Amino acid sequence: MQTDVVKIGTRGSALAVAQAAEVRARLMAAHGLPEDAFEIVVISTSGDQIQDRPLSQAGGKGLFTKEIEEAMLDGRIDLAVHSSKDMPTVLPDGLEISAFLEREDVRDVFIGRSIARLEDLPQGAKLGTSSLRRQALVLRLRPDLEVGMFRGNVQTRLRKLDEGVAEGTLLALAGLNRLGVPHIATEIMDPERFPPALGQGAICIESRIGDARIGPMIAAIHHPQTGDALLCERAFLGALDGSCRTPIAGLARIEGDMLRFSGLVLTPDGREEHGIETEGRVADAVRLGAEAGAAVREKAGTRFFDSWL
Ligand SMILES: NCc1[nH]cc(CCC(=O)O)c1CC(=O)O
Repeated sequence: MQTDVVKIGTRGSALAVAQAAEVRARLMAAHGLPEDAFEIVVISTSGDQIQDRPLSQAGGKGLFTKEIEEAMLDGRIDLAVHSSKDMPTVLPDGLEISAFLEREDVRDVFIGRSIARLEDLPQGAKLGTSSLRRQALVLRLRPDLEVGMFRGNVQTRLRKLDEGVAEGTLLALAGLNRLGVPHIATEIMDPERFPPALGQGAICIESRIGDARIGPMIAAIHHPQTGDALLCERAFLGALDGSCRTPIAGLARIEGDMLRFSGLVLTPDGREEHGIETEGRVADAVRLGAEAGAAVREKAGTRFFDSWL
Protein backbone atom coordinates (compact mmCIF):
# COMPACT_ATOMS: atom_id res chain seq x y z
CA MET A 1 0.00 0.00 0.00
CA GLN A 2 1.42 3.38 -1.05
CA THR A 3 0.69 5.07 2.27
CA ASP A 4 2.85 2.53 4.07
CA VAL A 5 6.01 3.66 2.33
CA VAL A 6 8.46 5.01 4.91
CA LYS A 7 9.64 8.43 3.80
CA ILE A 8 13.25 9.24 4.64
CA GLY A 9 14.08 12.94 4.52
CA THR A 10 17.54 14.21 3.70
CA ARG A 11 19.45 17.14 2.28
CA GLY A 12 20.37 16.83 -1.35
CA SER A 13 24.17 16.79 -1.28
CA ALA A 14 25.85 13.62 -2.50
CA LEU A 15 27.06 12.94 1.04
CA ALA A 16 23.61 13.44 2.58
CA VAL A 17 21.96 11.19 -0.01
CA ALA A 18 24.62 8.51 0.52
CA GLN A 19 23.91 8.65 4.24
CA ALA A 20 20.16 8.35 3.70
CA ALA A 21 20.77 5.35 1.42
CA GLU A 22 22.89 3.76 4.13
CA VAL A 23 20.08 4.15 6.66
CA ARG A 24 17.63 2.68 4.16
CA ALA A 25 19.95 -0.30 3.58
CA ARG A 26 20.24 -0.92 7.33
CA LEU A 27 16.48 -0.71 7.82
CA MET A 28 15.93 -3.11 4.90
CA ALA A 29 18.40 -5.60 6.40
CA ALA A 30 17.08 -5.27 9.97
CA HIS A 31 13.46 -5.79 8.97
CA GLY A 32 13.70 -7.92 5.80
CA LEU A 33 12.02 -5.17 3.76
CA PRO A 34 12.43 -4.43 0.04
CA GLU A 35 13.91 -1.19 -1.22
CA ASP A 36 10.53 0.11 -2.35
CA ALA A 37 9.26 0.03 1.22
CA PHE A 38 11.22 3.28 1.52
CA GLU A 39 11.33 6.54 -0.35
CA ILE A 40 14.20 9.00 -0.04
CA VAL A 41 12.79 12.54 -0.06
CA VAL A 42 15.31 15.29 -0.79
CA ILE A 43 14.63 18.58 0.99
CA SER A 44 16.51 21.78 0.23
CA THR A 45 17.53 23.69 3.36
CA SER A 46 18.54 27.32 3.88
CA GLY A 47 22.03 26.07 4.69
CA ASP A 48 22.26 24.61 1.17
CA GLN A 49 20.98 27.81 -0.41
CA ILE A 50 23.28 30.27 1.37
CA GLN A 51 26.63 30.01 -0.39
CA ASP A 52 28.02 33.51 -0.16
CA ARG A 53 28.88 33.87 3.53
CA PRO A 54 30.05 31.70 6.41
CA LEU A 55 27.19 29.85 8.05
CA SER A 56 28.36 31.11 11.43
CA GLN A 57 27.20 34.56 10.24
CA ALA A 58 24.00 33.33 8.65
CA GLY A 59 22.51 31.81 11.79
CA GLY A 60 24.44 28.62 12.53
CA LYS A 61 23.52 25.02 12.76
CA GLY A 62 19.74 24.96 12.57
CA LEU A 63 20.09 26.10 8.95
CA PHE A 64 20.61 22.54 7.78
CA THR A 65 17.75 21.03 9.74
CA LYS A 66 14.88 23.52 9.91
CA GLU A 67 13.09 22.69 6.63
CA ILE A 68 13.60 18.97 7.19
CA GLU A 69 12.12 19.20 10.67
CA GLU A 70 9.13 21.13 9.35
CA ALA A 71 8.54 18.37 6.79
CA MET A 72 8.60 15.80 9.57
CA LEU A 73 6.20 17.73 11.79
CA ASP A 74 3.88 18.11 8.75
CA GLY A 75 4.02 14.36 8.07
CA ARG A 76 5.64 14.76 4.63
CA ILE A 77 8.51 12.58 5.84
CA ASP A 78 8.68 9.97 8.63
CA LEU A 79 12.30 10.18 9.63
CA ALA A 80 15.30 12.31 8.82
CA VAL A 81 18.93 11.36 8.38
CA HIS A 82 21.55 13.86 9.55
CA SER A 83 25.25 14.20 10.25
CA SER A 84 25.32 14.48 14.04
CA LYS A 85 27.88 17.24 13.87
CA ASP A 86 25.43 19.48 11.99
CA MET A 87 22.64 18.96 14.53
CA PRO A 88 21.71 21.67 17.04
CA THR A 89 21.65 20.53 20.68
CA VAL A 90 18.04 21.64 21.11
CA LEU A 91 15.40 20.11 18.83
CA PRO A 92 11.90 21.40 18.08
CA ASP A 93 9.07 20.18 20.32
CA GLY A 94 7.81 16.78 19.24
CA LEU A 95 11.05 15.57 17.64
CA GLU A 96 13.93 13.51 19.00
CA ILE A 97 17.12 11.82 17.89
CA SER A 98 15.98 8.22 17.97
CA ALA A 99 19.14 6.41 16.82
CA PHE A 100 22.80 6.77 15.95
CA LEU A 101 24.49 4.47 13.47
CA GLU A 102 27.88 3.05 14.38
CA ARG A 103 30.41 5.83 14.16
CA GLU A 104 32.70 6.05 11.13
CA ASP A 105 36.27 7.34 11.30
CA VAL A 106 36.27 10.51 13.43
CA ARG A 107 39.37 12.10 11.94
CA ASP A 108 39.83 15.11 9.69
CA VAL A 109 42.09 14.88 6.67
CA PHE A 110 44.18 17.43 4.84
CA ILE A 111 43.86 17.47 1.06
CA GLY A 112 46.82 19.25 -0.46
CA ARG A 113 46.81 20.35 -4.09
CA SER A 114 50.50 19.67 -4.65
CA ILE A 115 51.86 19.35 -1.12
CA ALA A 116 50.78 16.39 0.95
CA ARG A 117 51.24 17.63 4.49
CA LEU A 118 49.86 20.71 6.20
CA GLU A 119 53.19 21.40 7.89
CA ASP A 120 55.01 21.42 4.53
CA LEU A 121 52.89 24.19 2.98
CA PRO A 122 54.98 27.26 2.12
CA GLN A 123 54.79 30.35 4.35
CA GLY A 124 51.56 32.26 3.88
CA ALA A 125 49.93 29.61 1.67
CA LYS A 126 46.16 29.76 1.24
CA LEU A 127 43.99 27.17 2.89
CA GLY A 128 40.26 26.95 2.24
CA THR A 129 37.75 26.04 4.92
CA SER A 130 34.51 27.48 6.22
CA SER A 131 34.71 25.68 9.54
CA LEU A 132 35.73 27.92 12.44
CA ARG A 133 37.08 24.88 14.26
CA ARG A 134 39.33 23.90 11.37
CA GLN A 135 40.42 27.51 10.91
CA ALA A 136 41.41 27.80 14.58
CA LEU A 137 43.16 24.42 14.66
CA VAL A 138 45.10 25.20 11.48
CA LEU A 139 46.19 28.64 12.72
CA ARG A 140 47.22 27.09 16.02
CA LEU A 141 49.69 24.89 14.11
CA ARG A 142 50.48 27.29 11.26
CA PRO A 143 49.74 30.91 12.24
CA ASP A 144 51.34 32.09 8.99
CA LEU A 145 48.75 30.49 6.70
CA GLU A 146 46.00 32.51 5.07
CA VAL A 147 42.71 30.83 5.85
CA GLY A 148 39.91 31.73 3.48
CA MET A 149 36.27 30.82 3.21
CA PHE A 150 35.54 27.66 1.29
CA ARG A 151 31.85 26.91 1.24
CA GLY A 152 29.71 24.41 -0.54
CA ASN A 153 29.40 20.66 -0.39
CA VAL A 154 32.35 18.30 -0.56
CA GLN A 155 32.36 18.18 -4.39
CA THR A 156 32.25 21.96 -4.71
CA ARG A 157 35.16 22.34 -2.33
CA LEU A 158 37.23 19.81 -4.21
CA ARG A 159 36.52 21.60 -7.47
CA LYS A 160 37.67 24.88 -5.94
CA LEU A 161 40.87 23.16 -4.89
CA ASP A 162 41.40 21.88 -8.42
CA GLU A 163 40.90 25.40 -9.73
CA GLY A 164 43.71 26.60 -7.49
CA VAL A 165 41.58 28.81 -5.23
CA ALA A 166 43.63 27.39 -2.33
CA GLU A 167 46.65 25.13 -1.79
CA GLY A 168 44.72 22.81 0.47
CA THR A 169 41.56 22.11 2.41
CA LEU A 170 40.40 19.96 5.30
CA LEU A 171 37.49 17.54 5.32
CA ALA A 172 36.11 14.72 7.44
CA LEU A 173 37.44 11.30 6.49
CA ALA A 174 34.01 9.84 7.29
CA GLY A 175 32.47 11.85 4.47
CA LEU A 176 35.18 10.82 2.00
CA ASN A 177 34.69 7.19 2.97
CA ARG A 178 30.94 7.44 2.40
CA LEU A 179 31.50 9.08 -0.98
CA GLY A 180 33.99 6.36 -1.91
CA VAL A 181 36.94 8.76 -2.28
CA PRO A 182 39.13 8.32 0.83
CA HIS A 183 42.23 8.18 -1.41
CA ILE A 184 42.03 11.91 -2.16
CA ALA A 185 43.21 12.63 1.40
CA THR A 186 46.91 13.47 1.42
CA GLU A 187 47.32 13.50 5.22
CA ILE A 188 45.22 12.04 8.00
CA MET A 189 45.21 14.37 11.00
CA ASP A 190 45.95 12.95 14.43
CA PRO A 191 42.87 13.60 16.61
CA GLU A 192 45.09 14.57 19.56
CA ARG A 193 46.64 17.38 17.55
CA PHE A 194 43.63 18.16 15.42
CA PRO A 195 40.50 17.14 17.34
CA PRO A 196 37.29 16.53 15.38
CA ALA A 197 33.97 18.32 15.69
CA LEU A 198 31.65 16.98 18.36
CA GLY A 199 29.57 14.31 16.67
CA GLN A 200 31.87 13.93 13.67
CA GLY A 201 31.52 10.64 11.82
CA ALA A 202 28.19 9.69 13.39
CA ILE A 203 24.98 9.56 11.36
CA CYS A 204 21.85 10.16 13.41
CA ILE A 205 18.18 9.61 12.77
CA GLU A 206 15.58 12.10 13.92
CA SER A 207 11.91 11.19 14.22
CA ARG A 208 8.63 12.17 15.85
CA ILE A 209 8.43 11.43 19.59
CA GLY A 210 5.95 8.61 20.23
CA ASP A 211 5.65 7.44 16.61
CA ALA A 212 4.51 3.87 17.24
CA ARG A 213 5.39 2.60 13.77
CA ILE A 214 8.69 4.40 13.12
CA GLY A 215 10.13 4.38 16.66
CA PRO A 216 10.62 0.61 17.00
CA MET A 217 11.72 0.33 13.37
CA ILE A 218 14.57 2.77 13.97
CA ALA A 219 15.49 1.35 17.38
CA ALA A 220 16.62 -1.84 15.62
CA ILE A 221 19.54 -0.07 13.96
CA HIS A 222 20.71 2.01 16.94
CA HIS A 223 24.37 1.56 17.94
CA PRO A 224 24.42 1.98 21.76
CA GLN A 225 28.13 2.76 22.11
CA THR A 226 27.96 5.53 19.55
CA GLY A 227 24.80 6.77 21.26
CA ASP A 228 26.56 7.02 24.64
CA ALA A 229 29.57 8.81 23.17
CA LEU A 230 27.25 11.26 21.43
CA LEU A 231 25.21 11.87 24.60
CA CYS A 232 28.43 13.01 26.26
CA GLU A 233 29.57 15.13 23.30
CA ARG A 234 26.19 16.76 22.85
CA ALA A 235 25.96 17.53 26.58
CA PHE A 236 29.37 19.24 26.33
CA LEU A 237 28.20 21.26 23.35
CA GLY A 238 24.92 22.09 25.10
CA ALA A 239 26.76 23.38 28.18
CA LEU A 240 28.81 25.64 25.91
CA ASP A 241 25.73 26.78 24.03
CA GLY A 242 26.89 24.90 20.95
CA SER A 243 26.83 27.89 18.67
CA CYS A 244 28.78 27.75 15.42
CA ARG A 245 30.45 30.99 16.37
CA THR A 246 32.89 29.41 18.79
CA PRO A 247 35.49 26.96 17.54
CA ILE A 248 34.79 23.83 19.59
CA ALA A 249 36.33 20.40 19.22
CA GLY A 250 36.18 17.21 21.21
CA LEU A 251 35.75 13.50 21.30
CA ALA A 252 34.31 10.85 23.63
CA ARG A 253 35.80 7.38 23.43
CA ILE A 254 34.32 4.34 25.08
CA GLU A 255 36.16 1.25 26.34
CA GLY A 256 34.03 -1.30 28.14
CA ASP A 257 31.92 0.64 30.61
CA MET A 258 34.35 3.56 30.82
CA LEU A 259 34.16 6.77 28.85
CA ARG A 260 37.01 9.20 28.23
CA PHE A 261 36.25 12.66 26.93
CA SER A 262 38.50 15.47 25.80
CA GLY A 263 37.19 18.84 24.71
CA LEU A 264 38.68 22.08 23.50
CA VAL A 265 37.51 25.63 22.79
CA LEU A 266 39.68 28.07 20.89
CA THR A 267 39.63 31.61 19.62
CA PRO A 268 39.17 31.72 15.82
CA ASP A 269 42.81 32.83 15.43
CA GLY A 270 43.95 29.73 17.34
CA ARG A 271 45.99 31.81 19.80
CA GLU A 272 44.02 31.10 22.93
CA GLU A 273 42.61 27.74 23.94
CA HIS A 274 41.05 25.99 26.91
CA GLY A 275 40.91 22.24 27.08
CA ILE A 276 39.47 19.61 29.37
CA GLU A 277 40.02 15.88 29.85
CA THR A 278 37.73 13.74 31.92
CA GLU A 279 36.71 10.13 32.39
CA GLY A 280 34.05 8.18 34.15
CA ARG A 281 31.38 5.57 33.69
CA VAL A 282 29.44 5.29 30.47
CA ALA A 283 26.23 5.46 32.50
CA ASP A 284 27.23 9.02 33.46
CA ALA A 285 27.87 10.12 29.86
CA VAL A 286 25.56 13.13 29.99
CA ARG A 287 26.81 14.36 33.35
CA LEU A 288 30.47 13.95 32.26
CA GLY A 289 29.86 15.99 29.13
CA ALA A 290 27.86 18.70 30.88
CA GLU A 291 30.43 19.04 33.67
CA ALA A 292 33.27 19.19 31.16
CA GLY A 293 31.41 21.96 29.32
CA ALA A 294 30.81 23.89 32.54
CA ALA A 295 34.48 23.48 33.51
CA VAL A 296 35.69 24.81 30.15
CA ARG A 297 33.28 27.71 30.36
CA GLU A 298 34.63 28.52 33.83
CA LYS A 299 38.27 28.29 32.67
CA ALA A 300 37.73 30.40 29.60
CA GLY A 301 35.62 33.03 31.33
CA THR A 302 32.80 35.06 29.79
CA ARG A 303 35.25 37.42 28.10
CA PHE A 304 36.48 34.52 25.98
CA PHE A 305 33.02 33.76 24.66
CA ASP A 306 32.01 37.39 24.20
CA SER A 307 35.20 38.83 22.76
CA TRP A 308 34.55 38.24 19.09
CA LEU A 309 30.77 37.95 18.91
N1 LIG B 1 29.42 20.23 7.70
C1 LIG B 1 29.32 19.31 6.61
C2 LIG B 1 29.57 17.92 7.03
N2 LIG B 1 28.78 17.32 7.94
C3 LIG B 1 29.27 16.06 8.17
C4 LIG B 1 30.38 15.88 7.36
C5 LIG B 1 31.22 14.68 7.29
C6 LIG B 1 30.60 13.40 7.76
C7 LIG B 1 30.50 13.22 9.22
O1 LIG B 1 31.15 13.92 10.04
O2 LIG B 1 29.75 12.30 9.64
C8 LIG B 1 30.58 17.06 6.63
C9 LIG B 1 31.62 17.34 5.62
C10 LIG B 1 32.97 17.59 6.23
O3 LIG B 1 33.08 18.18 7.31
O4 LIG B 1 33.97 17.19 5.60
